Amino acid sequence: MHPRSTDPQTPAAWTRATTEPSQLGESPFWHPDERRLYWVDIAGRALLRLDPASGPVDRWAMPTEPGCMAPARRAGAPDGFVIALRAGIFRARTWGGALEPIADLPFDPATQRANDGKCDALGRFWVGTVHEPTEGPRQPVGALYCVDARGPGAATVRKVLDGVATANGLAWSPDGATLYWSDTPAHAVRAWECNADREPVGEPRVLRRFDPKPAGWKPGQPGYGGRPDGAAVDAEGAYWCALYEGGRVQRLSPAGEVLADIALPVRCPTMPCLGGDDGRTLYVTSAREGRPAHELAELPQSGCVFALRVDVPGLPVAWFEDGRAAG
Ligand SMILES: O=C1O[C@H](CS(=O)(=O)O)[C@@H](O)[C@H](O)[C@H]1O
Repeated sequence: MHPRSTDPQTPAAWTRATTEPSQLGESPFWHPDERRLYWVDIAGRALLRLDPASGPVDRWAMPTEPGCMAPARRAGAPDGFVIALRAGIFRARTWGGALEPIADLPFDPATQRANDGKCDALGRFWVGTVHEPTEGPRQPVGALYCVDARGPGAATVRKVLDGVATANGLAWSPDGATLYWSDTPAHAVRAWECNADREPVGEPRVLRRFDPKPAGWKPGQPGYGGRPDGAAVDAEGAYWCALYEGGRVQRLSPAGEVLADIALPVRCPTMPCLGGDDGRTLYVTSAREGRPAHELAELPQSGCVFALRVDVPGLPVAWFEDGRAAG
């Protein structure tokens, strides 16, 4: 299946990669050495992994909500994972092993948590946050933090961007010259030019703005295309974007044109990644948490992970480089 269609009604040949749904699946990545798909269940407070060749899903319960995770290396050798939990960054040397706190995130975990994030090609872990107010709508108090442990000393945390309610859609162009980042409720993905250190500089451009909900719209009614959630960039520099509550993913050119618009059998896809041995399997996580009962009855696979063969491979997963002196 090599989808190029921009017809959102095009039924794609998705296969369901998992039968057990997550409450809020996010942060998928393909581990090239283990040949496994990893992802998190934020609301389900767990990390999950799947060997597509054999089938069973392994689940590792977390003490608080995991927003995102990435594979880690030490001295160039695979060394477990880096994990952003509600308000802190942890290292795990093995699946199911001890969680070593390596840095706090500087906000009140009672009203904010780690959300979408991934590593850059230089080995740093970038983590965006989401506002979770005790009442009222989310406010633009979220930010994007860069966690750096490449040196021998303690890991450092630096706020790089801010002003979002739901940080999402983090990805870089293949050459690292562009950083993409979205604020889901703002219905827009923005793009920053980066310096040689892959740091965003100056004011962003809008990669794509998505239509907001029509006045009076209710879930399940036609007329709403969704809002930008997680994302991945492929080897041609195209930006795959999950459209939460839009029931689809779009493949956007670096100029923001729609190259593909592919419907899924769920309303709330959350994040794509490209994996498989040839990098040409598009995996998409999804959500069921907080969805209306009629939607879950109509779309019972909500929360599952889906797979689709595509013709442009993804970029290799970026690793967290841990240069700290061994504890
Ligand atoms: O990434 C996320 O996005 C979803 C979508 S939305 O912000 O509600 O529109 C959000 O529910 C979820 O909590 C967050 O992790």
